[in-house]
Amino acid sequence: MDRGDPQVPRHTRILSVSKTPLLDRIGTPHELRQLSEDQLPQVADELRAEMIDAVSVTGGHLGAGLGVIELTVALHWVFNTPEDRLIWDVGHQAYPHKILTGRRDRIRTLRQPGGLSGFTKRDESPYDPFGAAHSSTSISAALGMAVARDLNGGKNSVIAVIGDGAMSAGMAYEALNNAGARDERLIVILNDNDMSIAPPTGALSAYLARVTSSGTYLHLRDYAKQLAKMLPKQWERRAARVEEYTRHIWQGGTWFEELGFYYVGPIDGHDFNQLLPVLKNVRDAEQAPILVHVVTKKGKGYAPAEAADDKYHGVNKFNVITGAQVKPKPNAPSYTKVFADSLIDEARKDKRIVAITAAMPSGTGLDHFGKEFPDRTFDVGIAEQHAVTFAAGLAAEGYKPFAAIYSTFLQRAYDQVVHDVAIQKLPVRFALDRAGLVGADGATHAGSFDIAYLGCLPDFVIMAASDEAELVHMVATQVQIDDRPSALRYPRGEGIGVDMPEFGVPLEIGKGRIVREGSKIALLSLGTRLAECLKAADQLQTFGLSTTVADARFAKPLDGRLIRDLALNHEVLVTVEEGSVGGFGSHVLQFLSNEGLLDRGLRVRAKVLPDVFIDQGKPEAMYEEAGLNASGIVQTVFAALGRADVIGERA
Ligand SMILES: Cc1ncc(C[n+]2csc(CCOP(=O)(O)OP(=O)(O)O)c2C)c(N)n1
Ligand SMILES: CC(=O)[C@@H](O)[C@H](O)COP(=O)(O)O
Ligand SMILES: [Mg+2]
Repeated sequence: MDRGDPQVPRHTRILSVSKTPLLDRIGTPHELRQLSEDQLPQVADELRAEMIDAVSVTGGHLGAGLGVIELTVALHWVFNTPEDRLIWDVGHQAYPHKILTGRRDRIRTLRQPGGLSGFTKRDESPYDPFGAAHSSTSISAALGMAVARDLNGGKNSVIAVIGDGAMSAGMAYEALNNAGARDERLIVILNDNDMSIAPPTGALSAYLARVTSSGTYLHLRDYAKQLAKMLPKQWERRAARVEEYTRHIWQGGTWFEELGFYYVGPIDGHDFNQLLPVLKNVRDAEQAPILVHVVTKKGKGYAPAEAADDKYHGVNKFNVITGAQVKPKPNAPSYTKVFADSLIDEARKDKRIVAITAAMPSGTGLDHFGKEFPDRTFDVGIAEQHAVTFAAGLAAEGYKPFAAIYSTFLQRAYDQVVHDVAIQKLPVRFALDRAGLVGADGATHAGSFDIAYLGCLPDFVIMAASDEAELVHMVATQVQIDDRPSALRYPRGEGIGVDMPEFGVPLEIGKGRIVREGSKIALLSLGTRLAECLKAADQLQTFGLSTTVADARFAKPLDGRLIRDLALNHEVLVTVEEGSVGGFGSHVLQFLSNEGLLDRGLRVRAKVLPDVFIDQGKPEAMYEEAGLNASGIVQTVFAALGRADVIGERA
C-alpha cells in the first residue's frame, strides 16, 4: 500500500509494500478462517518469515516452531479456536500460534521482563487454554477438558499437540491409557520430527521411524485424500476395526490402536493437501479418541536450522542471513561445563561412576561426558521418574550414578527420590543444574524449590556451590558419598572467574567455612549469593559495622558448630540463599530455636526468594527485585538493627 508523502509526485513515491500482506490481515484466527484454502501456503510462508525475524532479535526456541508452521495454520483454520481447545505440549513451539492469535504485536517481547512468555500461558491469551513448559502434560489436560465438555453437554473439539520427544514421558502413556479406555472425543496430534532437543532415544522413536519409513507412506502421495474419503462421518468403533478399509488406511499405528485410539497417519505435516482433509474429517468424527500422526521437520524452512545438529532448538539472537548466533564472550566457564569436566576427571579415576540424563545431554553437559564414556552415559528420554529409579537400581548394584537433572525437572520425580532413593538410603548423586532463577524461561524453569523439597528428607546431603572452584570440590565430594543420597545445586550460566583448582578435593561433609572475619554482623550464605554477601560486608564496613561472611556449603547436614559460633558472637545473623521459603534459612532458624540460641536476643533474618512465581526476566535484576543482592542484604541488616534512619541514604 502506498503510504508515501502526498506532496511527492505519485510516480516517484517508493511503494512501501508489506512483506506479509496476508499475515497483516490476520489479527486472530477468525480472520484466518476468512481466507481460502489456497491462500494458506502463502500465510505459512509469511508466518515462517515473521517468526524467523522475530526470534533473530529475541532469541529463544526456533526449531520446534518452524516445524509446526503449516500445522499451526491448518489447526486454526480447520478448528474454531478458542472455543475448540488447542493445547501445545511443552509450548516452546507455540510462537507461530502466538503470532496468529493476536500477539504478533508483542512477539518481539518474547521471554523478556513484562513481555510474552516463551511458552503457552493461560493468563496471556484465551487461545492458551493450558499453560506448559514442562513436557508431556498436554494429553492429560486435553482429556480433562474433553470430559468437562461432555459433562457440560458441550460440542467443542479438544486437540493436544505433542511431540515425539514429549511422547517418551510416562505421563503421556498414563493419559493415552486413560483416554483409550474412554469414548470421549479427543484429538491427539503426534508431531513427529524425529527430534527431541537431541536426537530422540528409546523404543518409541524407533517404532515411529519404522512407521514413517514404511514403503506405503513413501509412495502414497495422494494418501491423505484417500484417507479423507474413507474416514466415515460416523465412527462405529467396533465395526471400523474389522472393516475392509482398516487394512488399507491404518498404516501401522497398531500400538496406538491397541491403546484404544484410532490411528490416522502418518501424514506430511508441511502439506496442506494432506493436513486439511484429514483434520476436517477428524474434526467431524463423532467419537473415540483419535491420534493423527503428523511427520514434520524441526527447523523446516530455515537452512541454518535444518543444517544444525540441534535444529536450532534454542538460539541466541542471530543474523537472519547467515544464521550466525550472537554469543557473548564468556568471562568464566559455565557451571554446566565445570560440572561436566569435573565429572569426567573423576570418572577417569573411578570406573563405578555412571551418568544419567533425561533428554538433556547438552543442557547438563553430559554430551561431553558421553563422548569419553559412551558406555557409562545413559539418556533415558524425557523420563525423569524413570531416570531416578534407574539410577537407584544402578546404585543398588554398587555403581556411583550421577543423575544430572535440572532442578525443576526433578520435581517431576519427587516420589522416586523419596521412595526409591531416600528411604533406601541409596547413594544416588543428583546434579541439579539451573538451581535458582534462570531468566528467560521464567517461573516454570526457576529452580527455587529443591532445597525445600530435598531438605526435609532424612540423610540427604545437600550442597550448593558458591563459585565454579567450589563446584569442582563438591563433585569430588559427591563421588565419596557412598552411604546415602546427595544433591549438588548450581545455577544456570557462567561462573565468577575465580582461579580453578587442578583437581577436586573432597570437602568435610556438613562443614561450612568463614570467608571474612568480622564481629557485629554475620552473613551466612548458601550458594552463589556469597559474592553479594561479600559486597554487602564492604558496604556495612563503611558504616562501621564489622561483618563476618560465611559460606555454609551444605544445606544439609547443617554445620551446627559454625552456626552456634556465629549466633553467640554476633548481634545480627542473616542467612542468604537462592531458594524459596522452607529451605536453608528455615533449617537454620529451626536449629537456632531448638538450641535456645534465639533466647538471648540474637536478631535473625532469613533472605529467600519471594513467595511468588517469578516471571521471565534478567536473573540479576530478578535477584535485585528479590532483595538478594548486596544492597538488599545491607537493608535487611539495617532493618534488623532498627536503623531505618540510614536505610534510604547510603545502602
Ligand atoms: C519434564 C521436562 N523435561 C525436559 C524438558 C526439556 N525439553 C524441552 S523441549 C524438549 C524436547 C521435546 O521434544 P519434542 O516433544 O519432540 O518436541 P520438538 O522440540 O521436537 O518439537 C525437552 C527435553 C521439559 N521441558 N520438561
Ligand atoms: C523448552 C525447554 O524446556 C528447554 O529447551 C529449556 O528451555 C532449556 O533450558 P536452558 O536454556 O536453560 O538449557
Ligand atoms: Mg520432536
